[in-house]
Amino acid sequence: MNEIISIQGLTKKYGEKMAVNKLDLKINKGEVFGLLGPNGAGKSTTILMILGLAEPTEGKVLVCGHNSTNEPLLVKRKVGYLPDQVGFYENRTGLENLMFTAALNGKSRKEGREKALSLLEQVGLSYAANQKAGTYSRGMKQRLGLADVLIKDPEVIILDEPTLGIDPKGVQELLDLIRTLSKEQGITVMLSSHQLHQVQQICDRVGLFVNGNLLAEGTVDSLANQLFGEEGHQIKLKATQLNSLIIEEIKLVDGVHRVSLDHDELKIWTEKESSLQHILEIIMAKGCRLTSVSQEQLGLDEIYQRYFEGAGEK
Ligand SMILES: Nc1ncnc2c1ncn2[C@@H]1O[C@H](COP(=O)(O)OP(=O)(O)OP(=O)(O)O)[C@@H](O)[C@H]1O
Repeated sequence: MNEIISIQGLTKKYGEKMAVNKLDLKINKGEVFGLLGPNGAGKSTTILMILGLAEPTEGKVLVCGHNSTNEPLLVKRKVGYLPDQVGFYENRTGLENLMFTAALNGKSRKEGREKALSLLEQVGLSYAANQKAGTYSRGMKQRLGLADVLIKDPEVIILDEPTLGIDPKGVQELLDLIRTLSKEQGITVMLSSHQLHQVQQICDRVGLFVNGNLLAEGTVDSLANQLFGEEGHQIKLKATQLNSLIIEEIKLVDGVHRVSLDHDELKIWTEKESSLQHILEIIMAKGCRLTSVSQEQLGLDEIYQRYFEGAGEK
């Protein structure tokens, strides 16, 4: 089956508060899907409903064909969940913690130990296998958490803010690991995050949540197009002697939608990459000296600034 998670009209109201509003979403086998949004957007509530830990007000979730509300135990067998705060027995070693989870999931001691050692290697923690979990750094605990989730051979893993509080090197390692798991073992991954660059790096698709609504979903590139449409390219340039006449002339260039001057930096939003050449010709013809120029496709940062900032407080 290609479709692993199917969410249909999923709605959750807490009293008058609409936490999740008629969400429709399908996630395919082996995909890495990022749930993105500010605080209070509805990400955790969505995750809880997928796990069968919160009951929808309306709509339904199917995980591997099982209804999360009516068959939570069947869903639990398929899904590994890593919450943002992972709890371990601090006085037991990493290996012992994993073996404990393996035993809870019906594995024999021998099988559990073998699997635990292999997973510790996979997540890069072999060197700390016999170290008490209480002495692990946050990054190490997240990797142990991932091993703990994988020990029950899930088809889907759901990670809540997995990179929170980890140093940049640790973040990179963890993300690489998540991506590898998904691509090599066909595990479907859903992760929630505020870390836009990270999400951009590893997710096949992302969904943007604001105030319980899924604002847009798709690949990062398609999102930028969906949300910015005609203003998809941004040119930034610095030059001497820029003035309002030059700005008015640039506004007439084919494709240009908006121009702003902030100190000596000119920002131009355009639907065409080819506008740049024309703009440079105007600036040169006016005798300005160009000191820097860059052109970029609007991405997640701009999406975040425009759609997310402050949205959580509404
Ligand atoms: N048990 C609850 N009772 C009442 N309201 C709740 C409950 N859980 C969540 N909410 C509200 O539902 C909305 C969505 O919350 P949710 O925790 O799903 O957001 P989130 O996107 O996960 O945010 P965060 O990133 O802060 O975890 C918020 O307005 C929140 O206050």
